[in-house]
Amino acid sequence: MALLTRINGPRDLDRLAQPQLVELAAEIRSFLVDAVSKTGGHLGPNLGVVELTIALHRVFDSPRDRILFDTGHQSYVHKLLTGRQDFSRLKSTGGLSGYPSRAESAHDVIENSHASTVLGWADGIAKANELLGRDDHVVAVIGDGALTGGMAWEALNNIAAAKDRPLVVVVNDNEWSYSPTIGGLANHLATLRTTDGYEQFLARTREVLERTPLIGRPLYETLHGAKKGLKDFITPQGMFEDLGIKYVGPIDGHDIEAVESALQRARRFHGPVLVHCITEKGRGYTPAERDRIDRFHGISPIHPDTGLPLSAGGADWTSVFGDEMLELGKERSDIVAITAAMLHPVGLTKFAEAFPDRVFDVGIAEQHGAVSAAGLATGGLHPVFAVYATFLNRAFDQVLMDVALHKCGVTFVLDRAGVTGSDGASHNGMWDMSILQVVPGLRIAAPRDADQVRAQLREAVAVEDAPTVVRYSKGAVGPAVPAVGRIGGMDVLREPAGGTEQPDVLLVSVGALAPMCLEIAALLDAQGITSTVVDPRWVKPVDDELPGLAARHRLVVTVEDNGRVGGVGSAVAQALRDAEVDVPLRDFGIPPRFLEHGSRKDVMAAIGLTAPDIARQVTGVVATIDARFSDEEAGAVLGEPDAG
Ligand SMILES: Cc1ncc(C[n+]2csc(CCOP(=O)(O)OP(=O)(O)O)c2C)c(N)n1
Ligand SMILES: CC(=O)[C@@H](O)[C@H](O)COP(=O)(O)O
Ligand SMILES: [Mg+2]
Repeated sequence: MALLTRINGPRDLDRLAQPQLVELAAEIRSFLVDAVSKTGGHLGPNLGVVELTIALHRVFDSPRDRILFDTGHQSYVHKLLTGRQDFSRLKSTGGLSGYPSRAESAHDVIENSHASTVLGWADGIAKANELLGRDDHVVAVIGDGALTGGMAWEALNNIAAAKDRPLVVVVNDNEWSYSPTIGGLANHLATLRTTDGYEQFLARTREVLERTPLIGRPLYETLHGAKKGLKDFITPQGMFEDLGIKYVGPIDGHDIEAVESALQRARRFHGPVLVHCITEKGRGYTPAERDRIDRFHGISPIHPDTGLPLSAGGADWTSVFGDEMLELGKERSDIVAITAAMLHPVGLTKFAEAFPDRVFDVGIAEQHGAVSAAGLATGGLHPVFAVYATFLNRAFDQVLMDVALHKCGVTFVLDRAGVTGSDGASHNGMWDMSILQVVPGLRIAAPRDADQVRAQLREAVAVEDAPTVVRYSKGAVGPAVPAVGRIGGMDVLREPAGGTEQPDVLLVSVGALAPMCLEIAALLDAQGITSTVVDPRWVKPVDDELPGLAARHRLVVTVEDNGRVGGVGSAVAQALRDAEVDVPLRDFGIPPRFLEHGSRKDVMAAIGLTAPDIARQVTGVVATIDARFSDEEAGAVLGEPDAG
């Protein structure tokens, strides 16, 4: 790592000659494989942007010039070149974030890991530069996958409108999202790729001619005229040029000199320009290059020599869903699946293999996915849209105004619900059970174990006149939690010790936190506090029997892996008020703040969503109720205070 360790900031790159830059790229690749194989992370995407990122930081002067990354999962090389080379605790508590982080560096701008936003950011910053008279550059790096997101095109529409506002868009085209990138755009990019090498030839020629005295310039002008004609002739009339955005490319994104040359041209261009770089996801690491699933998009720790995972993944929530979807697909030909560029991560692999015509990958386009689902339902099918909980946020209006308003039988399966942790604030699935509370007619299921995933998925797809939601956590599925009784639609998971007539606490356990809630009940028992534990299964609407059950307890406690604000706890409190049940309620959930990255366990502990923390707080509340109760009792003995 002779060269990499000498890079403490981007300007240290200026003193390296091209051969040294190639050597540096090799050092960075071996650093990434060595480091990320230990910690896990986005190895494939970052191996694909090594030369591109080096060139970006040589041509532009970050942080004065803003270099922005879409989604941000491909910013490891950027971090290495901007003074952050300790990857030992990448994505872990106290270690480097797996995405840009303003707290880490002035070179970082966008922390949001939701795709397709970078061009909007660039549009805004470029407008600010123009209005404030700054001649700083704005460079937005966007992947071919992120370019399938509608927001990217909303931004391009605005960017193209300002012919004289400098803005550089770099398309990192590796033909892959999580899966191969889909759609008309992918086809267009592929068409543009066919002029591979043409642009580089011209760029090199121009560089030589511009340095050639006397005949160079006129010859360049002639060639330039020919180039335009030649390019229009051999390349399709690119839609970017039609939009009014100058197109430069396709460029070999692994040829530092070629990328630098293209970026220098873009830097000098006084208006919006798009540099189309062809890269290879997983470049330089054979196991990633050979991976036909997702080119090592996001990996758990692996053996660096073989690329094989260090730990064999057990049964996880995703595979339970995927297996049941396959069975449902066999039983019902009307069931179809939708994914937003994440076929494998959301567990639809088997369904897609069995029913290739009944799976629709819409690209990173959750909003379109939801509206298309309304269309599919209206057309007589039952779509199951499998998506990470956090990514459904951006399709809220479509769920509300297209799916729910029209009473469409669409099932949304939300994977990675609750605290996910290591992917930082924007990846936690902590908003779905709050924002979806306000959708009329929509029903939400929060299965507590594998059996309930299967059962509740079946219940959900049986609903044909309203949207249904099934949401579950990331990773290994918890232990089976059997019911010991049933009240209304709610499963009783634990009766109060001693069969007390009026137990102290009604503990409402939501989804995957059932094992934690049973632990809380045991801890309360040790304090002499009796409790009933129920799993409502369907948390929206609140079960009709819940207020009556609450009335038979002294305190209601709800525990959910969702934001506290507007979550299940709030809904239960409202149901008690509506039923005029005057029993105190304490709701436990994720606090309304953006959570620092770290393991799920660390983050849950940091926000107090653990059995000991909750048991301790509940014990305190019960003690307060007891104290108030004994005061009232005392009041009864001492008689009412004199009216006067
Ligand atoms: C709104 C949204 N949906 C889904 C994802 C999940 N996701 C993370 S990276 C990725 C693929 C991005 O592909 P591309 O932009 O081509 O970048 P590459 O990984 O190829 O460098 C997806 C779908 C996301 N981050 N944001
Ligand atoms: C960047 C992105 O959105 C995902 O790649 C993220 O890493 C979460 O994915 P997993 O939860 O599947 O690891
Ligand atoms: Mg890509």
